[in-house]
Amino acid sequence: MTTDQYVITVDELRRRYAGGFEAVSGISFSVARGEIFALLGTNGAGKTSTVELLEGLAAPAGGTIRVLGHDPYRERRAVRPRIGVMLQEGGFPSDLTVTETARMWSGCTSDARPVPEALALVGLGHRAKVRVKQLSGGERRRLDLALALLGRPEVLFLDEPTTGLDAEGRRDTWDLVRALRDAGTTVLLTTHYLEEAEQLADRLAIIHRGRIVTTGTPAEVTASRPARIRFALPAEVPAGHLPLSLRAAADGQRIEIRTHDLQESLGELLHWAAQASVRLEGLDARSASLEEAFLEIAQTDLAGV
Ligand SMILES: Nc1ncnc2c1ncn2[C@@H]1O[C@H](COP(=O)(O)OP(=O)(O)OP(=O)(O)O)[C@@H](O)[C@H]1O
Repeated sequence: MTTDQYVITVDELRRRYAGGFEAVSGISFSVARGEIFALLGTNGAGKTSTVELLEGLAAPAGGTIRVLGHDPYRERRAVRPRIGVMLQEGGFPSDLTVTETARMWSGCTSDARPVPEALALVGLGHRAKVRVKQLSGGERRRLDLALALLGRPEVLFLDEPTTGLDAEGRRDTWDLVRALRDAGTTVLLTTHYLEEAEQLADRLAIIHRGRIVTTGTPAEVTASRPARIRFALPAEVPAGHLPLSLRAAADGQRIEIRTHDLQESLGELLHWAAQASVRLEGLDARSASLEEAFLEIAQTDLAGV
């Protein structure tokens, strides 16, 4: 892929706050046109600090950013009309109705979509005349998204877009984001929901303490992680009786096996259990998920490494 196909390029990006704390410490990644890219990370990892720089809200302490070929901070006027931003807290006057709020926003947007179209996109058409303060938390998130879509953005920044949405609302938002991507919109999102990143992202980066620790497609990120098998042994069978080739960790009778070849390890375990007439209570075997990858990183944090 040539550099022009990348809509966002970030190279050795740094952000420092007053007092000298460095929240972003040399992050690099690129997002291609029509791609959904997710930034994942523990609380305080530096996701919002990064996204704000991409949106041109602050100047980086180091490194470079190009959004649609421009520096989003210095060339804000060239970039701003072509991007849509959904912030974590929209903060709109709560006495206005949904339509009034969207009209107010539309007034600041060039070539805006008709307000009813934007509201229909996010499933808020039936709430058009309701005051913002009467909306549920999930409906407010949808309004934030409708406002981000008003300007038909080429690049859409979504900071935790489905926080507060119920399961159906979350799926509707995923469908909408996919449809926007399929129509050519480039999407950069941050999320706390690992399932959301797994379902939605074409590629993702996990940020930890201001640095990218893993990046790739969801399948690539999980491929290097071990699968796990969990079960409990009957009280009369000590963990030491398990085949030595299975790398098992025991907590009393509760066993966890980690393996890079789930089929072989599971086959060996079941063969041993059948031969020894042992019942494996609560047997659960699963491939590595993004959650596992993420928890491993979060645990490093707890261990203070
Ligand atoms: N204005 C600020 N001044 C000083 N430090 C800040 C400021 N804003 C954020 N930070 C610090 O920078 C770090 C990164 O914060 P940031 O909000 O970017 O993380 P995040 O990954 O978005 O977290 P979360 O998932 O909790 O939203 C945190 O340690 C935070 O306390």
